[in-house]
Formats: sequence, C-alpha cells, structure tokens
Amino acid sequence: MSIARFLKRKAPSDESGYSEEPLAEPSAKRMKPTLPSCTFALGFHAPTFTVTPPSFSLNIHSPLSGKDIIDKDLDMVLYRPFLDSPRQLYNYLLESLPWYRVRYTVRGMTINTPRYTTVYGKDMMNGVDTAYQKKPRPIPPLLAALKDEVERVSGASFNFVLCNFYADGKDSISYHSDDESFLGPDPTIASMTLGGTRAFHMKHKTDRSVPVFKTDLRDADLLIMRGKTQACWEHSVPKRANVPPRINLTFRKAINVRGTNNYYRYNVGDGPMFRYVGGKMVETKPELPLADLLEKSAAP
Ligand SMILES: O=C(O)CCC(=O)C(=O)O
Ligand SMILES: [Fe+2]
Repeated sequence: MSIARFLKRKAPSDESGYSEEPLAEPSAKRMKPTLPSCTFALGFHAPTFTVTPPSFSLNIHSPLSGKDIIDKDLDMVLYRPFLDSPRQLYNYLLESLPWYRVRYTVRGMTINTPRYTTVYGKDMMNGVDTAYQKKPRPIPPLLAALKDEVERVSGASFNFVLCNFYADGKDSISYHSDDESFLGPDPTIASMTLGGTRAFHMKHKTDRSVPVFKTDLRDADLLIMRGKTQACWEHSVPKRANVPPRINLTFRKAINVRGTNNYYRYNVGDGPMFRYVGGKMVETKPELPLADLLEKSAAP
C-alpha cells in the first residue's frame, strides 16, 4: 500500500500510544509454532504518522521447519522461508519507518554508518524514561506481532527490534559480533530478511583453521543465532555490486539501561531522519507532514 493512499485517511482519535521526539540518537529452545498461519491486525503507530495503518495478513510458512547450521562454537537455525507473502510487509516497513543515517565519533574519528537504521524497544530494567539519554520508543504493534512469532519459534524472549535498510550494494555491515555485555551471556539474536538477497559471511574469532561460513540471506528468511555464536564468531553483510534493496530486522534482549542507550545512540543518533517516499529516501523532520514529503520527493 502506498503512502499516497494512506494520506487520504484520517487518524483515529485513539492513536495516542506513540509519538516520536526528535531524538538526538540468548541457548534457545526450539518450539513448534502453535499457530502455523496467523493473521495480524497491523496497528502501527509510526511516529508522526497520522494515518490509519493498513490491515494485511502475515502468514507464517507452514509447515515451518528449520535447518540447523552447526560448526565449531556455531549454533544457528535457518527458517527458509519464515513468512509467506512478505512483500507487503517489506513495502510497509520501508515506507512507514523513520530511518536514520547515523554518524558518530570514536577516538576522534567520524564514522558514517553505511546503511539506514532505526530501533524500537527498552531494556528489561524498564526504567523511567528520564533515566535514558534518549527516550526509548515502544515497539510498534506490527513489529511486536512479528516479535511474538519469532519468540514462539526460537523459545527466546526479546525486547528490542533493530532495523537495517541496505538501499544498495554499497550499504553493508562490517564484521562484528553482537556480544555486548548488556545482552547477557550467550545471547540469542534472531535476524529476519525482507526484500533482496544479500551475502552473509561469518568467521571464527580465534581459530583461523575454521573455514569462513558463507551463505546468502533471502526474502522472508529467519536466521536464529544462539549459544556461543556471538561469543566466538563475527558476521557481516559485505558490499556488493548491483544488489536489490533489503531490510533486516534483528530481535534482541537488552538487560540494562546501557543497552538501551547504546542502541538509540547507534541506530537513531543525532542527525536527520529519512523517510522512503515515492521510491527514494528523503531527508525530513518528524514534524513534517507527509504531503510536504511527497512534494519534496517529486522534486528533481
Ligand atoms: O543485515 C544483516 O543480516 C545483519 C545485521 C546485523 O548483523 C546487525 O544489525 O547487527
Ligand atoms: Fe549483527
């Protein structure tokens, strides 16, 4: 559904659960999903988004079966596909989410994050908002519904959804592991792909005799990384020529305030916000109405 079509609708008066401030920035037990196919009512309170959310079905693929990917210190399960008919979800997230291109400084060096990011959630300490450097944003109902399904399948629980958008092959994430202490020991991280296929590489941190693990991640894939995977391996999405755009959602559990502060700092940041309008990213402000944005996107 296009944003233009959303615009014609009025916001319901009870759409009060969510508003965005101009923000300055797990060994899992596998379970069978109890609902092989679910229809979600997709209430989605996007920031400053004064339109009624669309309603469409998200169908968990049935029968759902995961493929184990096991190597030295590596413990993963790949559900391919996790969802049937993911296209609407991809389009909706791309057009509804506020995106950021975060720039930050470490040891005097300016780093430009080479992809669009955004984040929702709050750690399990669940402090008052004033305890945080940036006000945590509740997970919108659509992403919360997806999170519920991912929790059901992975047996893990999550309180954060990190979103990446790789607009083209120049966008990437370099080798890293999601092993910060604020995730607790041996965190389970669930990673969902929507849209284009991208290469996904993994390497053992210390044992150079273990071959690099190379796969691709495809539309509607759900990769669950667990056990010692984060402690012992790094993963990356390398730059590529001529690849289609891709959204990645990662589901995680942060155990303390430090995790929340870290996630907002590096996935929202202090810079401008972008929206995907009329087929491209347009720099905007949270308060700018979508009609203005559409005009801006139409400008040459
Ligand atoms: O896009 C992906 O598949 C990986 C994303 C990732 O590793 C991260 O956000 O930490
Ligand atoms: Fe990661």
